[in-house]
Amino acid sequence: MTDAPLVRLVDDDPDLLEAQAQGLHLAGFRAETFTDAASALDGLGRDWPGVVLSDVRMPGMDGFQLFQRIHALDPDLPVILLTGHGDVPMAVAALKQGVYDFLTKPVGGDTLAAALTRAASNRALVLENRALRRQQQDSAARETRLIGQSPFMQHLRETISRLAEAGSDVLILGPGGSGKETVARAIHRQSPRRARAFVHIACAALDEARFEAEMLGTEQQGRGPRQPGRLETAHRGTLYLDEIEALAPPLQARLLALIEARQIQPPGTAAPRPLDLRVIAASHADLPRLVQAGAFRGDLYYRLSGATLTLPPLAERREDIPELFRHFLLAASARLNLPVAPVTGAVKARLVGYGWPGNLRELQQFAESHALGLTPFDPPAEGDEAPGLADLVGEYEAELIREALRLAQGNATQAMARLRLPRKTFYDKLTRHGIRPADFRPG
Ligand SMILES: Nc1ncnc2c1ncn2[C@@H]1O[C@H](COP(=O)(O)OP(=O)(O)OP(=O)(O)O)[C@@H](O)[C@H]1O
Repeated sequence: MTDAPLVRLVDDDPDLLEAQAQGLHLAGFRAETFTDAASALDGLGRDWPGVVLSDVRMPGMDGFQLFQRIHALDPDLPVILLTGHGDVPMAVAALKQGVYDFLTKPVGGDTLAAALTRAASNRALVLENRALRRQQQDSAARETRLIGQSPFMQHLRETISRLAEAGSDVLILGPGGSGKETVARAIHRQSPRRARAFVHIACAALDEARFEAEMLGTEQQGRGPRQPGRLETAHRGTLYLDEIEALAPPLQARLLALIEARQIQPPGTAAPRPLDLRVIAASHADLPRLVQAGAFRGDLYYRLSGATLTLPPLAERREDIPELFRHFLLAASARLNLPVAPVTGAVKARLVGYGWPGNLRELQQFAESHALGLTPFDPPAEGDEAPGLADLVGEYEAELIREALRLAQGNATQAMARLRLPRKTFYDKLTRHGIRPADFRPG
């Protein structure tokens, strides 16, 4: 941080306050002064970049109550309390509750400056970490970006938002490569569980011998830490059960029992632990038919199918193909550090004329082959308007803007902040791409 550290000073004695502020200015701090605790709360919050130094004894709200209010706003915001009475029991109680430091008046300028410098660098570090975490969350949100403007995709996005909030278990049906896991991740990322794990279980790979160890974990013989199971890792997060139809019937019963118990006792532990899971199961099979045929447990199916989403094959939403192809092509080119290959007539013909039985995954592989120059080549025809890099970059830009607006639910100010664009540039781009924030507002 290049700015001088910011300190908010609170004391009911205006003369003392002034003297303190001057001393701190000289020591290289920026100081804001307040003569009562209630107004010192003004503007404080999770992103406030400074440190609070407050007298304890003040009429009305005292310094300790001020600390408690600030602690509720942001437990990581450093509050240093000053007392004239050397009140040790109170200092101990305050430190236990999270007061950053406690100084006894009269406090020497050097001691004060040292305490404030420590607190200010702690604050800077906390804010930096939070910003980093936010960036990571943003990029994780981008990874699960759902491309496509077909009526199906628009409806799916709304459904995902609703389900994410609702917290119910979800069953996602759809052919291989149709986006089931991507949808499950999007639900997780939008849900209150987003900070916890998304645990993928490939049910087809689970056999009876490995089930317990995989789900509940194993006890290391003698040395080393216990290996936690997948259920434990998923606690308070989301458990994604891929290809649920492939789970052997005895394991279906075990899984149901484990999920329903809402607690687990891993081997080598003394007591059961609570288990709080959201289960999202996926299948490319006709599960109701399997239930009828006795090949899949009805009770597990009913437990999982409270909210069922069915994803169509890509061939049933062809209007998304060009946008998806461009998205995959740009992503592959960027990853492989290659220039974006022009989209030839042969490629366009393939996009339009082919059935895509492998759905989005097959389209993605095709885009990657194209990025590598491995798709059938035909010489560009006269007047063939193969899009150049500028066109593709423009489209990618429009896509990012739409995504930012979607995440901000149509709030233009938030979207431009997310994209870190000045207002005028942002609006110029909206006009250029024909994007209207109103289209992204819910309801
Ligand atoms: N709407 C979408 N927008 C962009 N990419 C998508 C979208 N849906 C899926 N994808 C991408 O398509 C590929 C296949 O999707 P995904 O793995 O989610 O399908 P799946 O139905 O779970 O596949 P499987 O049945 O084989 O497990 C992934 O690389 C994913 O990132």
